[in-house]
Amino acid sequence: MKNLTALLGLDRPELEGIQLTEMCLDSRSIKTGCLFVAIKGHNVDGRRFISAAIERNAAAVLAECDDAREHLQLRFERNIPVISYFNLPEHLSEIADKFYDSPSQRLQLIGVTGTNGKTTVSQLLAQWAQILGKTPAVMGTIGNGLLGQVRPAANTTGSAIEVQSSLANFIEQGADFAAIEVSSHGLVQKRIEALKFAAVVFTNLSRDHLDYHGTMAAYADAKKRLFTELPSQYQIINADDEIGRAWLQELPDAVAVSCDPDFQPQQKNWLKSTALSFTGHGAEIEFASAWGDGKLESRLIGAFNVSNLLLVLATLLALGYPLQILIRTASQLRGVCGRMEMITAAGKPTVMVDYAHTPDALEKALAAARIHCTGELWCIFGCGGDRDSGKRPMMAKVAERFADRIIITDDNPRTEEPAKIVADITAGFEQLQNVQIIHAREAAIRTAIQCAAENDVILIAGKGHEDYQIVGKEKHHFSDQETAKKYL
Ligand SMILES: CC(=O)N[C@H]1[C@@H](OP(=O)(O)OP(=O)(O)OC[C@H]2O[C@@H](n3ccc(=O)[nH]c3=O)[C@H](O)[C@@H]2O)O[C@H](CO)[C@@H](O)[C@@H]1O[C@H](C)C(=O)N[C@@H](C)C(=O)N[C@H](CCC(=O)O)C(=O)O
Ligand SMILES: Nc1ncnc2c1ncn2[C@@H]1O[C@H](COP(=O)(O)OP(=O)(O)OP(=O)(O)O)[C@@H](O)[C@H]1O
Ligand SMILES: N[C@H](CCC[C@H](N)C(=O)O)C(=O)O
Ligand SMILES: [Mg+2]
Repeated sequence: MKNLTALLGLDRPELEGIQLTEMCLDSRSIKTGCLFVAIKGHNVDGRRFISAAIERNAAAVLAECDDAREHLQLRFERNIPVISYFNLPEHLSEIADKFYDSPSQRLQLIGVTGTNGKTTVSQLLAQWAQILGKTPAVMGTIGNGLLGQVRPAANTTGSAIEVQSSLANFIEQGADFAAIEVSSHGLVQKRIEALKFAAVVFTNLSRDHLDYHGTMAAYADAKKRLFTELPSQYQIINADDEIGRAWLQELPDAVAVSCDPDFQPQQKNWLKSTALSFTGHGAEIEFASAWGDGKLESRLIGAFNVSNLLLVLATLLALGYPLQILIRTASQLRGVCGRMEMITAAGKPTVMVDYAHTPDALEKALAAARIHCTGELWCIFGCGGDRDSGKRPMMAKVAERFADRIIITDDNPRTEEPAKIVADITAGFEQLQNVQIIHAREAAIRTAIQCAAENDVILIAGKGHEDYQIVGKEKHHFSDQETAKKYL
C-alpha cells in the first residue's frame, strides 16, 4: 500500500498520485519518496525535524497533533503535504501494517514476553522451526533477521514501523515463520499493536525495568495486554510463575506449562515435565501433555532452560507440529550465545558467560552453574547505568547467597558514575570478605581466571552476547567471551 490517500483513507484530489517508498521515523535517514512520521517522543519532539525531512525529499509528512479537531488537517510546506494525525503513536502500527501489506498475516508469527527468557525462547522456536523445515526469522535483543543472519538492532522490540517493515523484508527473503521478543516497553509504547500473532508466550515476571514502569503491577499489566487485548490464536503461559498462574485463571483456553511433576492443569491444553535429570551437558526431560507423553534430550544448561524449552515445545505442539518429530530433534537445539555459554580449557577453571542482569536471572544462572561446579563458584557482575538502580543491592544479596567468591565490576555504566553503581550494589552485602571490587572488566575476568582453581566455575554475568561496553555515550568494543578465552 504505497499510495498516500489510500493508506490514510483520505479523499483529497490534490494528493492523488503521491506514491510513497518507505515510512520513516527519523529525519536523518529520510530518502526520496519517504513518508516522514513526526511524533513527540520521550527526549525530543520529532515535529521539529519536518523541514529537515522535506529538505531530504520526503514525499509527505504525517505529524502528530495534540488536538483531535486537527486530525487529518492538511497543510503544505514547500509543496509537500503535511497531514496532522491525532494519537499517531497509538495508530502507527496499524498504518505501517497497511503500508507493508499486513506481513504478520503472511507468515507464522510468535511473540514472546516476560522478564527473562525472551531471547532464549524466541531463538529456540526459530531453531526448531528450521529443523522442521520452516524458514524462520527472529527479532530481539541479539538482533533482527533470518536465523543465522541477524543484524544488531537498537531495541529488543523495534519501532512500530521497524517491526512491520522488518517482517515484510523477512518475507521477501523467503521467511514463513518469525519469533519476536515483545518487551514491556514495546507493549506500553504500542510498537506491536496491529500484529496478528499465531501464538504468544509468557515466560515469567520478576523485578526489572521498574525505572520505567514504576511498579510491578504496572509492569505486569503492560505484559498482560499481549494475552488479553491483542489478537493471538494460542496463548502459552508458564504456570510455575505466580503472575502466569493468575492469568491462567482468566484464560481457560490458554496452554499451561509447568516443570512441576505434581502440577494439576485446569486447562484442556497443558504440558508438564514428569521427571528431570541433569547431565554434564544438559538434561533429560520426561514430560506429559495434552498432545501425548515423551522424553527429550536437551543440550541446554540450567533448570531455567528446562522451563524455556517446555514453553517452546508446548507452543509448537499447539501450532500443530508433530510430537514425534519434536521429540526426535530436541537434542539438535543449541544454547543461545551469551546465555550460559560455557568456555573451557584443559587444566583451567570453567567459565560461563551469561546475560543475567536481574536478581531472578542471576539466581537461576548461579544455581545452574553450581550444578557444574565441584570447587568454588565465582561470580563476576556489575549493573548497567541509566537503568533500574533498585535491583542493584538485590543482585548483591543473590550473589552472596549463591556464590563463594564475588568480583564486582563495571557493566555498561552509561552516563552514571561507576563508583555510584558499585556503591549501590555493595550496599546489599552482609559482609565483604569474599567480595573484590575491580572496575576494569578485563582485569576482573583476568583476576578470577588466574586465582581460581581448575575445578572452580566462574560465572561472568550481565552482558552475555554484548560485544561492547557503553561508557558515557561511547560504545567501546568489549566481549566477555573473547576476554575469557584470552586468559584461558
Ligand atoms: C525511552 C524509549 O523507549 N525510547 C524509544 C523511542 O524513542 P523516542 O520516540 O522517545 O525518540 P526521541 O529520541 O524522543 O525522538 C523523538 C522522535 O524524533 C525523531 N528524530 C530525532 C532526532 C532527529 O534528528 N530527527 C528525528 O526525526 C526520532 O526518530 C523519534 O521518532 O522510540 C524509538 C524507536 O522505537 C526507540 O529506539 C527508543 O528506544 C530507546 C533507544 C531505548 O533505550 N529504549 C529502551 C528503554 C527500550 O525500549 N528497551 C526495551 C527493552 C530492553 C530489554 O529489557 O531488553 C526494548 O524493547 O529495547
Ligand atoms: N526462564 C527463565 N527464568 C529465569 N531466568 C532466566 C530464564 N531464561 C533465562 N534466564 C536468565 O536470564 C538471562 C536472560 O535470558 P534471555 O536473554 O533469554 O532473557 P530476555 O527476556 O531476552 O532478557 P532481556 O529482556 O534483557 O532481553 C539469561 O542469561 C539467564 O541468566
Ligand atoms: N538490553 C537491556 C539489558 C541490558 C543489560 C545490561 N548489560 C545493562 O546494560 O543494563 C536494556 O537495555 O535494558
Ligand atoms: Mg532479550
